[in-house]
Amino acid sequence: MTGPWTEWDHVLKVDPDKDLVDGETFEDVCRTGTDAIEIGGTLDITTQKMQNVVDACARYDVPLYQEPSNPGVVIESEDLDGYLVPTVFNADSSFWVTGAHKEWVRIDGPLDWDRTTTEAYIVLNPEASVAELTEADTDQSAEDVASFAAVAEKMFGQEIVYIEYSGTFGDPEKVAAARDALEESTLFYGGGIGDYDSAYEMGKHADTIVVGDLLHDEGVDAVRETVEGVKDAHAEAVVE
Ligand SMILES: CC(C)=CCC/C(C)=C/CC/C(C)=C/CC/C(C)=C/COP(=O)(O)OP(=O)(O)O
Ligand SMILES: O=P(O)(O)OC[C@@H](O)CO
Ligand SMILES: [Mg+2]
Repeated sequence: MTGPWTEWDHVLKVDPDKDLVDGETFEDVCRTGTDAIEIGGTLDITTQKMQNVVDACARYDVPLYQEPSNPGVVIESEDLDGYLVPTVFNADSSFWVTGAHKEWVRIDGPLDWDRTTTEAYIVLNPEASVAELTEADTDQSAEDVASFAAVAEKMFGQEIVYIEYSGTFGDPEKVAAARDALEESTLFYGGGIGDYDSAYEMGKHADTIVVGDLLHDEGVDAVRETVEGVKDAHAEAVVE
């Protein structure tokens, strides 16, 4: 389990369907100090919108990953470092666990396997588009979340386990429970991170925090604060 994400403290998720704050550019976005940019969203994504973001970020040296929400939006580009493909462990239908993936391989396979990695999502905010789309069972205790995390790592060999609260700040106890259940996988946390303190708080439990809407709502200075928050949390954890 040696993907570059093992070194990431912070990922910035750019939604190709949403605008940047007035006056900000993708150069600014690439210079926030984030460790990687993931390009993806649940709703209204097209290949053209994806391509626009990849083109705008390609010349800067931050790693770029596509996070496709369905096989139809995948773009092939040398400018991408790879593909981080969700699989939703608590989805209602197996379509969101393996079915969409099977269709992708059937239509476009064989894939660029060396650059393709799955993210084992545990979706916990019932209000999020991703929860509605996948009809995720978000009623999960800390013990349930820990057990899903263990299944993802130990039974399914997932390199990335992703606690997803998209749109709202989650329960740190559940993130900590997932952390305790994992030995090798990288734990991503995403949802409602909006400032230094929230990044610091989840940074105490997660290996990597993912920041999304803040970029589109508040802009790059606010994102930079979240980079500082998680890096400080991780620096202190090493000392302890
Ligand atoms: C097989 C392929 C290529 C794709 C399928 C991938 C799967 C299982 C997708 C289902 C989950 C999903 C739609 C993930 C997309 C990433 C994500 C969670 C984005 C954030 O979504 P929201 O914040 O809920 O949506 P909006 O911000 O667009 O409202
Ligand atoms: O947009 P936010 O709430 O920051 O969530 C980030 C990410 O986990 C969404 O997939
Ligand atoms: Mg969102």
